Amino acid sequence: MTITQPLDAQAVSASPVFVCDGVQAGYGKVNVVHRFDLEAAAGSVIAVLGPNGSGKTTLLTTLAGLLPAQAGTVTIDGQPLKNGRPGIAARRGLVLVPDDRALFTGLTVDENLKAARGKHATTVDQAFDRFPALAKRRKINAGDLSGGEQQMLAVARALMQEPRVLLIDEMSMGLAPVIVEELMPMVRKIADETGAVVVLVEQHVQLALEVADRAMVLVHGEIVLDRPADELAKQTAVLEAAYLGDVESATAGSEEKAPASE
Ligand SMILES: Nc1ncnc2c1ncn2[C@@H]1O[C@H](COP(=O)(O)OP(=O)(O)OP(=O)(O)O)[C@@H](O)[C@H]1O
Repeated sequence: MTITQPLDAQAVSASPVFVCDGVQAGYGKVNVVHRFDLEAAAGSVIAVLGPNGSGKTTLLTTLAGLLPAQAGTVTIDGQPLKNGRPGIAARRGLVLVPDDRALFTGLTVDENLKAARGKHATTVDQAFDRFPALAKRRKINAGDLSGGEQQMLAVARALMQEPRVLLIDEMSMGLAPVIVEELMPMVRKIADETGAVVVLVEQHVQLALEVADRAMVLVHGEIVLDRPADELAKQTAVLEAAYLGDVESATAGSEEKAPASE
């Protein structure tokens, strides 16, 4: 006997959690991101890569509602968000970890986590179960933590809000590569265990590709590459061409494989 899933159950499991449709972003009349489209399923990690100044932070800030979109819609679980309303976006489960981490540096680790909890069910002890290194530092002021610990706290604090969509802007900012290597698998784990969609802006390209499902490369406000991350990880020349703005070579060279040592 063949047991088939009911049609509506299939539709639910297949429907994307996070959809961006024709999003344009910028400042006043200046357009920075010309168009951003995304459909992301629960538990997926999307790496948004690209050279300095290509518009990555502008994009994340806009998706979080902190900067009103110039055009387009952002939808969570089928419901469009109100443009430029970060509080509503946060209540709908969209949480941004900004590149400056925005911690309360004069408050302890404990206090930072409690302040983020709001009415959510997640407890501070659950946060410490996930990040045991922070548990040992719970009475220390956030400002006195190491850079890696601060980043861990920024992510732990975001998770207190039980995100459906977690936007992480340059987790590696100011951190030694060895610390970034330790932190990056945490991103994969969060997506797998919580089912959140994670959109990760990152300069450590290869490390980001190791944990991402899909990678998008933003150059001068345009997505010039959009591929499975494991595929792009093997295409270093394509990636380099895209970063240099040579979109034609990037697209033409998509079959090239990276050296085995990569
Ligand atoms: N507040 C602002 N007002 C006007 N223009 C801005 C503002 N912030 C950023 N820009 C401009 O928007 C463009 C994209 O900047 P953005 O910070 O989004 O790029 P990025 O890809 O995140 O760069 P990086 O990797 O260096 O952080 C740049 O030309 C920048 O000068």
